[in-house]
Amino acid sequence: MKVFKTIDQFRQWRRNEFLEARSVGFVPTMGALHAGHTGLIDHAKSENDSVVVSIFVNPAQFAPTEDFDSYPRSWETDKIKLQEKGKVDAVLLPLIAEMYPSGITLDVSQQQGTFVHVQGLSHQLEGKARPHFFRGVATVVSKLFNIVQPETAYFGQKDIQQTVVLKALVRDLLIPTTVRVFPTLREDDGLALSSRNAYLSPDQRKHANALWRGLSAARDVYLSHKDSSRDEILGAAQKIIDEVSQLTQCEVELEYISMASPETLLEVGKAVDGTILSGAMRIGKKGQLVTRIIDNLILES
Ligand SMILES: Nc1ncnc2c1ncn2[C@@H]1O[C@H](COP(=O)(O)OP(=O)(O)OP(=O)(O)O)[C@@H](O)[C@H]1O
Ligand SMILES: CC(C)(CO)[C@@H](O)C(=O)[O-]
Ligand code: BAL
Repeated sequence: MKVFKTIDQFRQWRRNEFLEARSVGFVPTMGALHAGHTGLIDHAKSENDSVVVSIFVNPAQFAPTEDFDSYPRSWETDKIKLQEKGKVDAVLLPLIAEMYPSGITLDVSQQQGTFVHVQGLSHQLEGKARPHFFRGVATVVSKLFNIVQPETAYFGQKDIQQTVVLKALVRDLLIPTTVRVFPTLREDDGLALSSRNAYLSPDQRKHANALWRGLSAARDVYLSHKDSSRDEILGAAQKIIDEVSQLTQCEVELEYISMASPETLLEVGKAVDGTILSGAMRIGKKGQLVTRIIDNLILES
């Protein structure tokens, strides 16, 4: 497993892969690796000759009020996990200064240089809660795709809006990379694996699956009566999260719950197969560490 800290050295390796006609599958990450990430690596290895993983905590997708400084960084353990996995050919660990030659600040109004904005898909859902977020993701993924030039890139359904934004990005910018999306890996109680789960206290962890339980209850309403109203479907999710928030001292708060079109990510009045149910939940006392949990499912009968 080769580890590259400069773009130039990575590009020399990549050139050789082109010369030898070896296909490259790419798994972009922010590190603090878990089975969700290594599952994507398995898919990449089964579909390509070589696998590249990037680890880069991207400042442009964090607001000044968010957790850029405290985001878990664990390269030594990540390296061991990747080596033990034995399926990764190259790891890219780029420096912020190389990724953002014009410099980068978290304050969007002070930023200089070139940014990529996927209009129409970035303002709703997660984009409403994090208005800077998809601009930061689209920008860094464009840069990473320019560096890695993968045939195929692998993403998790857990960040479903990100996958819709990135599919539009490669289509609109004519980037010759296929975006592949794989299901969310979960803990036994349904909580989606996520690097930020490390922030949860043992008590918070006990209640952290409330969003998933809520989404699952909403799906059950749809499956039992296909013509259920939007209020009936989303009300079932809301009810579970309200119950949990009343029974715990941890402060659990639903941020949003959505029933949206998979193409436009805009809210719909009527659910059909393919409709996305998604939500975000905050857990933690105000003024202390508050963890956002996001999750989703796609309705299917
Ligand atoms: N539970 C999961 N199942 C499948 N894929 C996942 C899961 N969690 C993350 N991924 C995917 O791994 C890739 C890298 O994600 P990232 O490094 O941000 O990890 P994360 O666990 O989502 O972190 P965070 O806690 O910041 O949301 C993304 O494509 C993401 O969707
Ligand atoms: C795609 C990504 C690596 C871009 O920083 C990040 O948003 C993530 O880990 O999902
Ligand atoms: N997986 C999403 C990365 C983020 O929340 O910044």
